[in-house]
Amino acid sequence: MTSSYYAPRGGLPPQDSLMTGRAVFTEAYCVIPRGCFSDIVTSFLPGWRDTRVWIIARPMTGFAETFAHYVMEVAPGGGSDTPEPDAGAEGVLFVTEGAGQLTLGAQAHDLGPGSYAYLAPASAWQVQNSGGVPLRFHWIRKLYEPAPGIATPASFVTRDQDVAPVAMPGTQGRWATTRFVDPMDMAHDMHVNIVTFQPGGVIPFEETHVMEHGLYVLQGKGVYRLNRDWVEVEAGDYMWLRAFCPQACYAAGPDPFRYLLYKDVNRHPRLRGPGAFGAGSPG
Ligand SMILES: NC(=O)N[C@H](N)C(=O)O
Repeated sequence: MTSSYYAPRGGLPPQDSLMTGRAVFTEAYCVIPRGCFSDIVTSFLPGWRDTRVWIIARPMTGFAETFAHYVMEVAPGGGSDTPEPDAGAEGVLFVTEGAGQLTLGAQAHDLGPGSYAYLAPASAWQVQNSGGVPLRFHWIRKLYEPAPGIATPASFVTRDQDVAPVAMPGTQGRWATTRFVDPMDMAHDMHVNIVTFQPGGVIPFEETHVMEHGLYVLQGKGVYRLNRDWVEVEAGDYMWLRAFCPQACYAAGPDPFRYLLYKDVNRHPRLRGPGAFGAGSPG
């Protein structure tokens, strides 16, 4: 498979340009177009050397949001020996550009475009840029929710290129999902998949469900239904969808329309009120 993963490059918008028009923040969703990935909205992180980050999703309102999504840019020689500050957090890394090395326990893994790592809570991992150009990757973090009688999942490393997408029935392969974990594996409480639409592919109904989403467009173009609106999106754009935000889309060719999709799965919703998690505390 040819690698085509759009990665933001930063820079500053020219002073004579009006970078307006496509960024949207509503009660149900947010769109961060690729033009918003400028130098002036980056952060640095404790424990990371020569690294900057665009944080494009984060929990905001108590129980309501479950995850954070970072776009990481690690300069040559940069990286981290202490990347994850929270022992309860699990993570997924997805590499879009450059070369790196991930050390997971005692094992080293080479990283390149398409590399995917699931990092279990409390796992010992480090990552370094081992090449001469920036290493760019997505880092999705979530507090793992243990479930009684179910073991915590193990960390693993794979590649987009090595996992066969599964076609949605009845779509002639125009809508397929690359699943990096077995959907029936109850140990996992989040899925980070890649959804691929060939030209002509559609989600033909408004999916409206309890799962939250973060969608980063890796390749191509599409038109997305988000709540009451139709929004044009292309490679490098990000969409954040709250639980129950209605969603549908069609691919707008000529290339495949592909996105990295976060979704929380396989757990009870947290209940509020007396007796729930210590009299309604966020827990
Ligand atoms: N917007 C989406 O791609 N949603 C997926 N069908 C999903 O919820 O898995």
